[in-house]
Amino acid sequence: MTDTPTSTDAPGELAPATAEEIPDLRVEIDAIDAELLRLIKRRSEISQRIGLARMAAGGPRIVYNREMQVLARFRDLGAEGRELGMLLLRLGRGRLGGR
Ligand SMILES: O=C(O)C(=O)C[C@]1(C(=O)O)C=C[C@@H](O)C=C1
Repeated sequence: MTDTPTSTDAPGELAPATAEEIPDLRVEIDAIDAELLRLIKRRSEISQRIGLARMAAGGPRIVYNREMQVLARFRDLGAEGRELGMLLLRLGRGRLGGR
């Protein structure tokens, strides 16, 4: 237990970082970004493999219900969460997406 506000608190309740904390916090951000990048690449790879299998079987490029489930997971983050979910889905389509 700690009195230090955490990421689970409402944004307005976050305590500003002290100048001494900032270098360590930036190290933590860098580690989080590296892990996110790894996970996003892995997610895209998996999604593309599923898409390739579905298309090889003559199925559709997009599974609407499944995409709605994915987007619902990001609802907590509001409008930006939806954008993030959409970007993940687009990355997963890769070349299948016809971009
Ligand atoms: O779950 C699937 O069937 C997928 O193809 C993966 C995925 C995704 O990236 O989450 C990608 C495309 C589909 O429209 C739905 C979901």
